[in-house]
Amino acid sequence: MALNYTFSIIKPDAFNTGKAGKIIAHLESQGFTLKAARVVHMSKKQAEEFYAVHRGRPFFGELVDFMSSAPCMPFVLVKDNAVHALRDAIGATDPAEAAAGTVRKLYAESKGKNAIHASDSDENAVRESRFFFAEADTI
Ligand SMILES: Nc1ncnc2c1ncn2[C@@H]1O[C@H](COP(=O)(O)OP(=O)(O)OP(=O)(O)O)[C@@H](O)[C@H]1O
Repeated sequence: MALNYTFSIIKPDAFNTGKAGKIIAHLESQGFTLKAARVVHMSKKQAEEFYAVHRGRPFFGELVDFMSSAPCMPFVLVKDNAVHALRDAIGATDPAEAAAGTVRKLYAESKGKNAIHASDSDENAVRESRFFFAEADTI
């Protein structure tokens, strides 16, 4: 059975322009429930570790610099089939290609500064939640 929670981050571009509340409200209106949340200014080392899967890709340095440039907001959301539901709700990586009504279409600036991260599998949702939260915060 699919995991009933997933992990997300409101990225620095959206957090620092006051969009966190709007994004959370948007997701709550689609049936997601907030389970855990914090505000974190990641070090470069933490961002490299979090995004280790992308090491070696051409945008890795830019991504790590951006994610460690200012505070962001990691959070855990609950919903049936949560990982799939949130990937649908955030839209394509590039906001220019994101469907109408998705978080990235509404709030993202560019492919790099794209407002939100969402885990792409149940396995990664567990790993990424544990990166920022204790197990007890997610059950
Ligand atoms: N060409 C690019 N230029 C700049 N940044 C990029 C580029 N491609 C990807 N990124 C950044 O790296 C992140 C991870 O890339 P990935 O291809 O996994 O996209 P995603 O699965 O839509 O995003 P995320 O993993 O953050 O939810 C993207 O969200 C984006 O911020």
